[in-house]
Amino acid sequence: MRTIDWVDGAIELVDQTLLPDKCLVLRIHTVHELVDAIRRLAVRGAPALGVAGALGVVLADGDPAQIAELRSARPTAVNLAWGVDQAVAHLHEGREAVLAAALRVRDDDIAACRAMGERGADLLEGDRLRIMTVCNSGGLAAVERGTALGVVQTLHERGRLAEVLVLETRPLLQGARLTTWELARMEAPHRLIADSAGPYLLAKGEVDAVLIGADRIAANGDTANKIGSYALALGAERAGVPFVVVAPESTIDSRTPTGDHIEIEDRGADEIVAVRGVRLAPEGTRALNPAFDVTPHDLITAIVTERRVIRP
Ligand SMILES: CSC[C@H]1O[C@H](OP(=O)(O)O)[C@H](O)[C@@H]1O
Repeated sequence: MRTIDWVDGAIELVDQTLLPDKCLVLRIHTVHELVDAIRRLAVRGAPALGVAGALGVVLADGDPAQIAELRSARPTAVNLAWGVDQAVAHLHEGREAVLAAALRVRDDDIAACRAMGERGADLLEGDRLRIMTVCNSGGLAAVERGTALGVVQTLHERGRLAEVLVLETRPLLQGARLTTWELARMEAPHRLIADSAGPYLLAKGEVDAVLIGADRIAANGDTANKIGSYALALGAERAGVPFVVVAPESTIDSRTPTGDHIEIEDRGADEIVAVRGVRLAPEGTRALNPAFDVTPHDLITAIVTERRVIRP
């Protein structure tokens, strides 16, 4: 199953807001529809956003305003802007050249995720590994297989996976809804945990490695990823557990010097005070909702890409 693709002249993507209850494929014909899908996380995850950005330029038909709106639909994952730029670079050659460039972004992502899975599995030592992860970094965050969860899938295929401990990942529950759905489909053993249980289980010696994706990696190795990643990095460091970031080269942003320079998306109070429209907090409760945090490079054991292992 591909999370996002170009089919018969339109973008097709799985509407992830409906998972795990319903697997519905949307056909996207305009930039407006695509921007809406990105902003409500129907399509999400840095590599998938890169492919969405590139394919979206085909729908824009060269309109600079639409391209600008697409490029800035979500600020933290560098891949969105990077994907748009990969396609925009061919605008002067005409629509077919733009589409060919966008399809290369798609195909390169498929190859990169498979390569990251192999490289990450080769890096980790041990035959019955207990892996902890936050958010969703599987095929739903890419075109196929994914990044950190792609390593988990390769470990499972090699018979080296004991279990995955999945943080539910408040507030949008990408772990509880998406990662569990993907792990069940690959028949990988897993248990769901509350976000705040992560550091405790690390301290208890229940985890052999933490694997996470990334939305933007600064030039010095500081890494932005889903909120909750930093807490896991602190817990992993104290517990002496490897903390490994898995991301394609396109997520490394050499123009952003450090994590302090990464824009962290603020997704507003509604996602915090309610879940799927059911209010949790008293009416009028104010909230803070940073969608990502930044893990300093000195808390990261290694960054695995499709081409290399980087030790910050
Ligand atoms: C494989 S990168 C996926 C990355 O994106 C997620 O954020 P969101 O669900 O808001 O797009 C999260 O940070 C994942 O690690």
